[in-house]
Amino acid sequence: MSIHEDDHTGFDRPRKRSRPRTKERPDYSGLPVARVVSVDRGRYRCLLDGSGVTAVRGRLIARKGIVVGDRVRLDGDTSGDGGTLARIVEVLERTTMLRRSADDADTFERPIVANADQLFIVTALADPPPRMGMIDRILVAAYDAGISPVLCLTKADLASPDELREAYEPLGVPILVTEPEADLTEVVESLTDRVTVFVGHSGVGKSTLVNRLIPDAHRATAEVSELTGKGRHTSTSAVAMELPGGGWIIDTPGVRSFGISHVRTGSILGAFPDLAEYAEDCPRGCHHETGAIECALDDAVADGRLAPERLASFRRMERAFS
Ligand SMILES: Nc1nc2c(ncn2[C@@H]2O[C@H](COP(=O)(O)OP(=O)(O)OP(=O)(O)O)[C@@H](O)[C@H]2O)c(=O)[nH]1
Ligand SMILES: [Zn+2]
Repeated sequence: MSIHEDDHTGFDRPRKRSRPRTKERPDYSGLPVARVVSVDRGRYRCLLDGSGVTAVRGRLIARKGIVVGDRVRLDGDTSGDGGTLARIVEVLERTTMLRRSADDADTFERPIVANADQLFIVTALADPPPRMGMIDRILVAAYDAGISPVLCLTKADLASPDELREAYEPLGVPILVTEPEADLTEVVESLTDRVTVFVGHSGVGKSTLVNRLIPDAHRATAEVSELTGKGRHTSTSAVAMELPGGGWIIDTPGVRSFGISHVRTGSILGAFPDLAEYAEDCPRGCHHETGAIECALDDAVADGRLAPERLASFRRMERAFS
């Protein structure tokens, strides 16, 4: 008899659970939106939209992990006054997520920046010398994430950009060249009203450039270190800074390598719309590598529809991670 009753309750339970839960979920849509500008050990520094200056520290109560660039809704005290802490209750849907692994042996992917729409690959023309392998890998990460890459070449006073221009023009990557006295109009134009993540090897002159673009960037990063109590060690994670003329720079710490073990074959073809169109005629499962049997990309080059340098560049990208 009791067994029968148990059965009955067993039947009842799923029905109770399947009741719509939407009513239980609070409605956060009226809460203010902020951008996460720095992250340190569970504390998030956020800038409220429209306020321009209000800095808020938030404690995460949403379940998802949060990275710099995330757009979040804040509840509680958003005054930013000393000692106050708002609560991050929701992470808004991301438009992009840039990831890297420490190296290719490390299959753990680390999300580094959310919602960037442009990636500056900051590369010195000398001191340290440019490494095309590294540029290629950062490009692949950008293509995979759906973020438009720009090659930003620094220290043009030390060496010529010609060789790199030749290597990257076929990819259609915009190239900007700077040196200490260079006019930055073109750089500023490219950054205005966009969210641009800066990635580069350490020592390439990333901070020098950021400080020229945002005269009080030093102060911004100093404030961050003050909050995190880490003294001058500000370069341990990404920091987002608003540009005076509109837009954001998200500066990331200098890296020695850029792992892309998370990128899968075929994932970057979408960034090459011209090739993607021809590739529709490829045999099923074609990876379009050099020597691939009946690859339609080779046909497109053979009958002059596609420039050979363009295909060679695409294949170099594919080889960077496969
Ligand atoms: N000749 C020359 N030197 C530069 C230029 N830009 C920066 N430097 C120098 O290069 C060195 C490194 O510059 P930083 O701006 O600190 O480089 P970084 O990329 O921020 O380096 P990390 O902090 O390690 O990420 C400094 O001594 C700068 O003065 C340039 O255009 N030409
Ligand atoms: Zn193919």
